[in-house]
Order: sequence, then C-alpha cells, then structure tokens
Amino acid sequence: MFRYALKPKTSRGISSLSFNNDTIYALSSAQGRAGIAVIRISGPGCKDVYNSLCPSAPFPKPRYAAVRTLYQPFSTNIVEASALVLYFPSPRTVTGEDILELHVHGGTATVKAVLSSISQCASCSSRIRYAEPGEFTKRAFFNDRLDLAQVEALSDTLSAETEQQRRAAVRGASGELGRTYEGWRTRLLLARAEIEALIDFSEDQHFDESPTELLANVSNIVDGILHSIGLHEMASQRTELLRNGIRIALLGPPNAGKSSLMNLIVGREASIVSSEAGTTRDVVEASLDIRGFLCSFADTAGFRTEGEVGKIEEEGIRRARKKAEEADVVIALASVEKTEDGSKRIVFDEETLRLAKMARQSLVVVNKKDAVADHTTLKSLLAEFKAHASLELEPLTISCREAVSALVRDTEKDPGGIHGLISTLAESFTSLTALPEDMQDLLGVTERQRQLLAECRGCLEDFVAEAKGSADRGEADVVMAAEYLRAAANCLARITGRGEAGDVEEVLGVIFEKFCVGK
Ligand SMILES: Nc1nc2c(ncn2[C@@H]2O[C@H](COP(=O)(O)OP(=O)(O)OP(=O)(O)O)[C@@H](O)[C@H]2O)c(=O)[nH]1
Repeated sequence: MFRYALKPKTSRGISSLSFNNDTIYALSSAQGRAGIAVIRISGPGCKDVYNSLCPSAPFPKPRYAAVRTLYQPFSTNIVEASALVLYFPSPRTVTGEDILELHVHGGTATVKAVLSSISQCASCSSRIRYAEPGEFTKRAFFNDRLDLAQVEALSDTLSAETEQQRRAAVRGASGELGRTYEGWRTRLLLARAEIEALIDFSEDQHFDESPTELLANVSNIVDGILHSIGLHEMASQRTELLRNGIRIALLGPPNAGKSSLMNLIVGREASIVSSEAGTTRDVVEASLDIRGFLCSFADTAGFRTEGEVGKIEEEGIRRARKKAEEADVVIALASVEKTEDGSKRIVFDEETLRLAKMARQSLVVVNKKDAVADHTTLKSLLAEFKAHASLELEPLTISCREAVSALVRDTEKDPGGIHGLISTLAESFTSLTALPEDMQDLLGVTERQRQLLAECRGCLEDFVAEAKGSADRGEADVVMAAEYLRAAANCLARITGRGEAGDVEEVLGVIFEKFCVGK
C-alpha cells in the first residue's frame, strides 16, 4: 500500500517531496452547469472512498460501469441518487495508481456535495485531499505511464484552439518521439561504453580497433543521428508556427485599403478606415483562425515617401518595416486609383514589394478593382503593373468595398475576391508548415525539445570534430570524446524525463505549471 513511502526515489529515479502517498481527487470535467460531471480519485485510498460513499453496495467489477447511490459518509443523507461508478485497479491506469471515477449529475450543488463528501471519507491507508493542478498527469509521469514528451503533448492538446494545433498535439501524444530519442540515447550510451572500456582496460587487454579507428566508427553512428536531429529541428520550427501562430504583415502605400482588408479578414473593426492618407500610424494586430491555422495579422502604416512625413508617421513606418522583416507571410497591397487626368492606374510602392520579395512567403494583391468599370481595362492595368514591378506571379485582385466578410462561409458570394485571397493564404500556410507523410510524427516536437536537440547537436558536432582531429593527429583524446557523448545523451534524456535528477526536476516545474486541476 505505502508504495512511495517505502521508496524515497520514484521509478524515474527522482526524489520528489510533492510525490506522495496521498489519495487525490478533483473535478475533471469543466466547472459550471453541465449534463454530467466527472470526478476522478487516484491513489491507494480509492477503495476506502468507495466504501464510505456506497457503504452497502457491492464493489464494482474493475473497468465495468455500475450505477450507485452516493451517501454522505457516516450518514444516511443521499448526495447523488444515481451516479455511474468506475474502478480501475493499478498499475494499468492513466496515473499508474488505483482510480475511481464518479460520473454525477452536472449541477453545481451536486458536484459540490459529492466533492465535500469525498473530503469526509475515511481511509486508513492514505490522506485524502484535493489535487493540485496537473497532479494526475504528474503521477502518470512518475509511474512511467507517460514520458515528458507525451506530457507536453497532453498540455498542448488541452490548450489547442485551432485544428492544426490539435493535429500537432495528437502526433506528440503517440509516444513515438520519446521512443526515437530513447533509441538515439541508447546508441550513444553503447558507443560511450565502448570508448570507456578502451579508457579503463586498454593497458591490460588487446582491442581490435585503435582509439582513432574506434572514434571514426562511432562518428558514422553520430553522423546518422546528426542528420535525424536536423530533420527534427526543421520540423519543430514548422510546428512552432502552428502553436504560436503564423505572422502576417499587411503592407502597402497609404490609402491602398490595408485597414479595410484587415477588418474584413478579422471580421471586426480592428483598424480605423479613413480616406485620409496615413491614418494607420502604429501597427494594429489581431489574432484569428484562418482555415484551422492560428494567425496573427498586422496592419501597418503605409510607406509614404512623398509630402511631409512627421515624426510619428516616420516611427510607424519603421515599425511596419520591422513587422515585415519578422513576418512569415507578407501581403503587399496595391490599389487602383484615379490619376489627375481622370484615368486609372495601379498605385504601389517599391519598398513594399522589396520587403515582400524578402519574405518567406508573399502575396501581391491589388485592391479597389471596383474602381475599373470593365474587365479589359483591369487586365491591361494589371499587365502594366506586373511588368513595371517585375512580378513573377499574377497579382490577386480584390475589392474591399464589394466584399462580404470573410467570416461568411458562402464562397459563391465572393464579389470582392476575399475568399480567393483567404484560400491563397491558406495554401501558403500549408507550404510553410507541411511535413512529408513519413515525418508526420515530428509535428509533436516542441520548442523545449528543439532547444535540447540543438544542445545535443552541438555536443555531437564537437565529438565529430574530435574524432576527425584524432585521425589527423594520429592520436585520440578518448576521455574528451566520451564526455561529448555523455553530454549529448543527457540532452536526449532530458527530453523524455530520464535525465539527471536535478535537470528533470527543473523542467517538471515549467511543464506542469500549465496544467489545470483535475488533469
Ligand atoms: N473604391 C474602393 N475604395 C476602397 C476600397 N477599399 C478601401 N477603400 C477606401 O480607401 C480609403 C482608404 O482605406 P483604408 O482601409 O483606410 O486604407 P489604408 O491603406 O489602411 O490607409 P492608411 O491608414 O492611410 O495606410 C477609404 O476611404 C476606404 O473606404 C475598395 O475596395 N474600393
């Protein structure tokens, strides 16, 4: 019963004061009125809790649902007339401990009464108390039910707001990444063991390989791992875009219609629209879900070069330029305007197009197509613009004035061309974040993991340099080489939570603080 009291170190090899023998309970479904509320209890006192709440009913068969009346402990007061009760015996449970699940009516008073009754239950084997945030998952980790990469994926699953964030989180939850990193770590440990054997026993025993030959052979293994780390790092940069959002900067000359376009896309008046040039002085940002991708949209000050540019406008332009340089996608907006002689021309600015060309993805869009009466004139204006601005692709044409909000899903009604623009944007998001079919599991690589992979790569590159240096010198520093492998393996261990105790406890705090109570 006192599994952990007898074992000062958990199965992960970590002594943790917060890991204890207590039986914990919490409301695992959302707070507030609902059809059903799920209360979860985990720990050695589950059976005692059941016996206190259902004193005369038989204990339910493990993993089978049973309908029970729940009583206030030591009384005949009914707290829930018909609860669904499930018992899962350890160790094959989500926390690795005994679990009791109570599905009760989701009224606030019922949930409160059941939780209060659990707190009054008596257990001779353990203290019964309300769980801390993330404590169920923490127990799953300490009991080897989840590795750290899976815990992070679970945290991402709970916080996923868009379809693409959900997809990435699901990939991380499979445990495949943890297995991959463990596989690499084992290979590095075996290689290090061979090198250490050489250090320890070379004076007494004959080895087939010389130290330089051994380092060269290990280098081949390390090269393979380095190649794979490169792929994982690349994948993590792509998933970071899904997690943190794709940054889009909307650039163009004053009055091109940037604010109008931004408002149409985000579906609200985020930016001020006015016929006065230079209305947008600062960067206006809004986050939204575009076809399942989280995006952060930035409307910027127009790049005005003619006329007097005041200090505030100048600062706005500087910020716009910075936004463009940081953006993943730049939308370069031009517009159809009337010239002094009454004819039409497409107004654009060179700086916008230069920044668009430098961006990872860009779109050139011409607004105010409604200002041209016929299609032939529009076509010849576009051809002239394309040649003058040396554009490789055909610009998209839109009219914010004729557009229906992008939030209206009926793509038939798209006189302003906004749905077409959204589809093109979604295509560029896909190409920014896509991974080949056989690399889909890598969608789960998190920023923390990427940093550790980069650290690991550094140690392995040092090893390869040492091996090469040894071959050139004809003399190997095997102690240094073994140390590089030890450090690299430890980086991988910290990804899955098998690292040295201090390291793991440090990352645990960061990871678990994101969890809610009941998870
Ligand atoms: N005819 C026509 N006018 C438009 C269209 N889109 C915007 N406008 C008008 O163009 C003017 C400028 O629009 P804004 O959206 O404020 O332009 P902006 O690029 O944000 O301007 P700055 O803030 O000065 O950089 C306003 O009077 C809009 O009503 C369009 O599709 N057709």
